[in-house]
Amino acid sequence: MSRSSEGMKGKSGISVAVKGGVETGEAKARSIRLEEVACFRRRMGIKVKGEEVADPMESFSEMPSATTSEDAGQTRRVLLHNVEESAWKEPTPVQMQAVPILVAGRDLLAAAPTGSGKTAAFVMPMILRLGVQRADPQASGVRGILLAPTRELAAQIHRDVVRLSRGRRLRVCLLTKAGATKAAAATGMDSRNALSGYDIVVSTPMRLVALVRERAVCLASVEMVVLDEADKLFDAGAASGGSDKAFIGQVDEVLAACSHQQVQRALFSATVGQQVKELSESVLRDPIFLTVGTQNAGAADIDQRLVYVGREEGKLLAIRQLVQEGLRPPVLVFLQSKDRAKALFHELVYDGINTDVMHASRTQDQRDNIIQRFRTGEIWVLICTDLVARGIDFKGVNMVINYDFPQSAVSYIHRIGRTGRAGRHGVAVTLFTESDMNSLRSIANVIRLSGCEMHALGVASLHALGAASLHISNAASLRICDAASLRTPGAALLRTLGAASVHMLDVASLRMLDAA
Ligand SMILES: Nc1ncnc2c1ncn2[C@@H]1O[C@H](COP(=O)(O)OP(=O)(O)OP(=O)(O)O)[C@@H](O)[C@H]1O
Repeated sequence: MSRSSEGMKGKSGISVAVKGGVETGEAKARSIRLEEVACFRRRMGIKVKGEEVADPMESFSEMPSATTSEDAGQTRRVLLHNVEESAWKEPTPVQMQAVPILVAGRDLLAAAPTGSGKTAAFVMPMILRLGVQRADPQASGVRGILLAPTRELAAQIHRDVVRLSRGRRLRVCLLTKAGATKAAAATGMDSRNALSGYDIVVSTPMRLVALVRERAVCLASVEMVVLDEADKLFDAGAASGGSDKAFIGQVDEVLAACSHQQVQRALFSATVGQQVKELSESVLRDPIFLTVGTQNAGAADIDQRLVYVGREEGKLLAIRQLVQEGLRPPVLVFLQSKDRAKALFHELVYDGINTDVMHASRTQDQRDNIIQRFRTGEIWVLICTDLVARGIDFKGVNMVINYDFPQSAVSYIHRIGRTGRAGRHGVAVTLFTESDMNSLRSIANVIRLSGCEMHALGVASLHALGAASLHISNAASLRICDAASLRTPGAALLRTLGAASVHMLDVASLRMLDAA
């Protein structure tokens, strides 16, 4: 039995805890505080697992300092000023909980939906912790490392670090091929200390591991390492272009090179599977596990739609119909390979659509240029491969179209996560053909987990999204207006989706679906 159950009446008549016969009002206050914190976490969809987890901050004004020193206080004030400049009114749930945990120096595995502000959730504590003088003022070398799977994402994180640390003397480096050479030149150091002029380095694993292997950098002074898109970085199959090893091998080498006894590690992603959880046990020390919202679901602000297009030819038809109905740019269209992306690009250019195509074979300059033009609204429809499926924050993407069916639920979550970010509403349309039927169930599960109504639409019903459609819900009923029209593949489709209920609002659209 717990001590508090041995309570007695306090002066006010309220039961209070006793310890060795002495009334402990603090214990009561503590248990009230714990209950308030638990209640707040429930409200925000925050779940934590681990010992002695710091309380969440309910507002930016509760942001903790790394230490009580004047220096740390000044860093906090500068950061709060920069947050204010960003016009962020309150922290997002992942920021509320991750920031105090990381500022307290704890290792962390955090899973939170796409577009929920994870970048600032690790950038802010890194600034708070490293934006103060070193314990040993004589010491030098890199103090913080941020790893991301693509150069585009690393560049985006770098921009956020620079923006949020403005006004504090933190030297931040984006490690590019040219950047590595420049870093060495700028510091005037010999090649063994190419990055020692920097406090924080943002990089892909490949770029950094190349310097580690050449013994061009020493990472022994690193105090904090963050892996963004950690599941991708831990993926034994995924390698970055042209490298000889999967990400996981490169990450392993970087982590081994960060040999500081007290190095703090944090892993973030929108999709955290069992494999990452297991690996994190060996990488993190006494970690805290943080989850926001429903694990491995799509972000709540995305309206997710499945569109059955019959065969391959139906895809172009469907996208042209969407265009005719009036697409609201910016729109991202995902395809499985660069050849397919190029082919669609030529079709859409022919249709007079303001579009461009992004894939790994484009030069770095072209990639930068396309991203810039898409960000500024010059390109309305960006056709792309999974290269930009993860992490990239294009503001205000109204629609994501999965022209090719994603190869996994994880890929689906990240692709559609390019819309519906930071509380904005977005639409994700996924086209599928008969040959995608086998993979359909896993995506349907994500849609269900996301709490979305599931609409499976035939081509004809695109005219009136939602109205002339099949509406599938979890109810254990089957209502069919015209049983004769439920022929295969319509029936097979419903079975594949695991639909327990069918409301046929427009029989004609179902016929179309069967015929497509
Ligand atoms: N507290 C906040 N209030 C409002 N907007 C915010 C806040 N924090 C971050 N944002 C904005 O939210 C958007 C999404 O943030 P971010 O890119 O960090 O998402 P993410 O969780 O890393 O997504 P993904 O999983 O796709 O990488 C960005 O435009 C960012 O500027």
